[in-house]
Amino acid sequence: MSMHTQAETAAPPIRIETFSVGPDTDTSADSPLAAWFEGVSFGFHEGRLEAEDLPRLAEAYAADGRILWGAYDDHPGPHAWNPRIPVATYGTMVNSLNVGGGRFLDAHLITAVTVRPTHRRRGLLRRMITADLQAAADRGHAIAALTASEATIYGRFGFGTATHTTSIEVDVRERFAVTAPPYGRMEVVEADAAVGLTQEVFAAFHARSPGSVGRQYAYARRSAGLWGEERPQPDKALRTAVHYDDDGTPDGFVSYSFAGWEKTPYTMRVKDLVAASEAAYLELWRYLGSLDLIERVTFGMAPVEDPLPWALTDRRCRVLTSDEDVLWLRILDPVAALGGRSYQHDGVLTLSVTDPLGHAAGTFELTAANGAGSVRTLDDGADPDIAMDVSALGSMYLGGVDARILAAAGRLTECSPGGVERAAQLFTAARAPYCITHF
Ligand SMILES: CC(=O)SCCNC(=O)CCNC(=O)[C@H](O)C(C)(C)COP(=O)(O)OP(=O)(O)OC[C@H]1O[C@@H](n2cnc3c(N)ncnc32)[C@H](O)[C@@H]1OP(=O)(O)O
Repeated sequence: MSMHTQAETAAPPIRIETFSVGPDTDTSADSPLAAWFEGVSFGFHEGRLEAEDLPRLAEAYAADGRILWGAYDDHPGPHAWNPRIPVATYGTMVNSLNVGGGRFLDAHLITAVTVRPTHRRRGLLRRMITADLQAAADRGHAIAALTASEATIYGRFGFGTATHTTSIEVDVRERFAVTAPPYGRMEVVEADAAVGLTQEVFAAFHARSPGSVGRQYAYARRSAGLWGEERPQPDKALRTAVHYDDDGTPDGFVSYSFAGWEKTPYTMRVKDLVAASEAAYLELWRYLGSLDLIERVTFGMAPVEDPLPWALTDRRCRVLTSDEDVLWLRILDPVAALGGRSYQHDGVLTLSVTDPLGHAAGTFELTAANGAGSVRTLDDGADPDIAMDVSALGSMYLGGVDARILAAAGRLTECSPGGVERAAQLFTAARAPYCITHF
C-alpha cells in the first residue's frame, strides 16, 4: 500500500490520506483497508464488515486500480468509534466511456463518497472532490463521471445527468407474447462459467452502446451469483441464463431471482440484463415471459428507448414505473471531450461555458465534419452562439437531452439566432445513451 498525506488545512482538523490497493496490501481485520470499508459501510447504512471478505474485496479493488481516500479525525471525543475508521471516504478508478460513433474515452470515475453525520456540511466532500477533479484534469482526463445517491449533491461541482434508465414491470401471464421470430437458444449456466460469459456479452454491449461505462471487477461475479450485492459471498437465490445466437456465440444474458411465494403477483426480479443486439434483447424477454408460475417480471434498468412494448402482442403488458438518472458527467476538458465524440451532422457552433471550478470555462468553437469534431479555444470576448454552465454541457454531451429542452428549462441561453437549433442538431445522438453500469 502506498500512502501519502495531503496538505492540512487550518480547520476542521481533519487529515486526508489517499492510498492504492495492491497484492501486498494488508487485509487483516485492523488494517487501514478494513477501516476504510467500515467507513463506507457506515456511510451507506450497511452492516459491519466481515473480516473474511477483505482479501476478495482487496483483489477486486486492485484489479480496478482504485485510489481510495480516507479523512481521519485525530481529535475524537470521548468513547468515539475507532479513530482509524475514516469520517469520510471517497474512491476513484478509470474505465472506458462509449461516447458514440465507435469512440471511447477513459473516464475518471468517482465512487464510495460518504461523510459521517457527525462531520457533514463542514466541507469535507468539497475538499476531496475539488482536489480530486483538479488532479484528474492535471492527468489529462477530459471527463469525470459518477452515479449519484441524490440529485442535489453534484451539480454544484459541475456534473450533469447524462443518461437515464426506466424501471418496468412486465405482466408475463397468458397475454404476454413476443412477436419477433425466435432465433438461437437459451441456456441456464453454471455460476463459474457465467463470469466469462457475462463479460463477453457485456463487452459486445459496451462496444455498441453510447453512454455505456466499462464494468468493474465485481460486476461479472455479481451477475453470475458468485458474489452478492453487499458481500463477496455466493448469492444462492440468483440464476443466470445466457442466450446464444445460431452460431453458438453468446449474445445476451439475464440474472434474476424469485421474490418469494408470499409476494403476489408471483414476481421474478431481474438483477442484470445485457444484450449484444436488439434481437437478443427480445429473446431474453421471451425467456423471462416463458417462466412457469411467474406472473410479473420487474427490471430497474430498461433502456429509455425500449423496443419491448413494440415487440409485444399486447404492449400494455409493460408498465413503466419510474425513470432514473444513471450517469452524471463532468466535462474537465471541453476541447478533448467535444473533439472525442462523433457527430451525425456537419456544422459550426461556438459555445460559451461557465464553470464554478474553472476547468471547462471558456469559449470554444466546435466544427463537425464527416462525423468527427475539432475544437479550438477562442479568446475571451468572442461572440458565442449558445452559453451554458458546465453541468448542462455534461448533460448534453452524449445527446441524452436536446439543447432545445435545456434552453426551455433555462439551462442554456441562445446568444445568436438559430444557435439552439444548431446545437440540437449537432449534439443529436444516433440513439439515446444507455448506461447499464453502476459503480
Ligand atoms: C458518487 C457517490 O458515491 S454518491 C453517494 C453520496 N453519498 C451519500 O449519499 C451518503 C450519505 N451522505 C453523505 O455522506 C454526505 O451528506 C455527502 C457526501 C453527500 C455530503 O458530504 P458533506 O461533507 O456534508 O458535503 P460538503 O460539506 O462538502 O458540502 C458541499 C456543498 O454541497 C451541499 N450538499 C452536500 N450534500 C448535499 C445534499 N445531500 N443535498 C443538497 N446539498 C448538499 C452542501 O450544503 C454544500 O453547499 P455549499 O457549498 O453551497 O455550502
